[in-house]
Amino acid sequence: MDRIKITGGAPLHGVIPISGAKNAALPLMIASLLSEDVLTLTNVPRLADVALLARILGNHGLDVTIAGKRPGELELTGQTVRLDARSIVDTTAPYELVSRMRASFWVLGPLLARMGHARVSLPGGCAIGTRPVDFLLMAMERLGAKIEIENGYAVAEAKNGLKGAEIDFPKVTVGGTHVALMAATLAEGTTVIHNAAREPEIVDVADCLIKMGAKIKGAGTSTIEISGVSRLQGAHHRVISDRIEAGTYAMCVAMAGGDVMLEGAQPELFENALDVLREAGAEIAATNEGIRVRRNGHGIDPVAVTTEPFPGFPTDLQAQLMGLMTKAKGKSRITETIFENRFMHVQELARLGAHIHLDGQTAIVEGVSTLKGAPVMATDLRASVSLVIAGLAAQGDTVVNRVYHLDRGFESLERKLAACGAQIERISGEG
Ligand SMILES: CC(=O)N[C@H]1[C@@H](OP(=O)(O)OP(=O)(O)OC[C@H]2O[C@@H](n3ccc(=O)[nH]c3=O)[C@H](O)[C@@H]2O)O[C@H](CO)[C@@H](O)[C@@H]1O
Ligand SMILES: C=C(OP(=O)(O)O)C(=O)O
Repeated sequence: MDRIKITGGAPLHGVIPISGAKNAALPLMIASLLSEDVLTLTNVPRLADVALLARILGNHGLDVTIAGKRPGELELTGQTVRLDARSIVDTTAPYELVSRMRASFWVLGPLLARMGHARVSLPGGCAIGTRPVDFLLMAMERLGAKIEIENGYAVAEAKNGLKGAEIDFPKVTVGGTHVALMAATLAEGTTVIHNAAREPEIVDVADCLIKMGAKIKGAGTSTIEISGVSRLQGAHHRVISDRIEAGTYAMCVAMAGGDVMLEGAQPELFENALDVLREAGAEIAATNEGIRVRRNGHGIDPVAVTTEPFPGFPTDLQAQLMGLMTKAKGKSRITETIFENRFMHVQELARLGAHIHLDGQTAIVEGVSTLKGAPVMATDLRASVSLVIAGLAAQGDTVVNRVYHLDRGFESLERKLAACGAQIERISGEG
């Protein structure tokens, strides 16, 4: 099992290319199931989740080819993924695969819409929370599907096809919005999604579906209207830049100090997080190339932040912000409202000397002047990188174990940081 070793104290200077967004690439790949033609995606990040989803889609009969960047290349070229869904041979998504990646449950919507049936393993919970799928199932039932839970599988039928309907989500759900949006493109008549998620990744998927011939209005607002069409064609689409990866590296620079250009980062995708970083004392400037982040001399100021659906502060940057605030000049308050158990990093940050007290869903972080390196354990994707952020400013060596969590969502992390002067290396093998 790989580990990452960081020797803290080096400031960061240089350029970090920002990859395509994992959370857009995954639903875009799944959307290919809707088309009786070829969908070609560019700027797809080289990540474990992308490779696993390619396998899952291959299992349904898609011909998936991935070309482009070689491992270790840091240029902004991304990978090109060609998905040919002309023939779907299997509408079952098995437990062994779905349990390894939650987003693969989203194949339910496109399979039902195109094939009239689907049998998809329930994904189960994960480290950050129980993460039920009741809203996704409700949305498919609203579109006319009959769903039974059998032996851990959602078995869904829509013998006469899906029918447009009003879908009102009781709570904002990214996955629910993706699934409803994708399924409604091939449903007969009009679907209106109320209380839809407004995340940029929803807009990216809608943009691609429109290129494929779908009729969609309002993506990016909380009401999305879809007029169903009988078939979707192929398309070429470039995946948007990863706002969570960009926000993470911005926090690395805020923690370590220095001056870094986040090449290809799009500030309009995470204004709220950039404002929080400014409040914390980082200098942020949008340029034609991306976002320049600097912190020289000025210490880190504490902040009070609550996670919210877009356009609020993203839960996917909560752990990283907490890593940064461990060295702030005072007391920060970080409240998590999206997932009930997304504080697994607290105990690991404490191993580096952080002072964090939990009060229900709020973490009170008392900044300390010195963190000290230690062996720590990654518990989930974003928690793992919060430990890297803390390690960048800790005295001595921090070794992050269970790096496979990090590899789900951060392409070439150690290379990107090392190219800017961080003392960081991957240690391959057992241990
Ligand atoms: C691959 C991907 O894009 N993952 C993102 C997606 O996850 P995901 O789509 O799973 O997250 P949701 O937006 O659906 O979850 C939001 C909240 O709704 C609850 N809920 C959701 C569905 C449901 O059927 N029932 C229910 O109760 C969840 O438990 C959670 O409390 O959005 C999250 C919130 O921005 C991000 O942290 C994840 O990185
Ligand atoms: C929680 C995340 O991903 P997933 O929904 O795939 O678990 C994430 O990207 O931070």
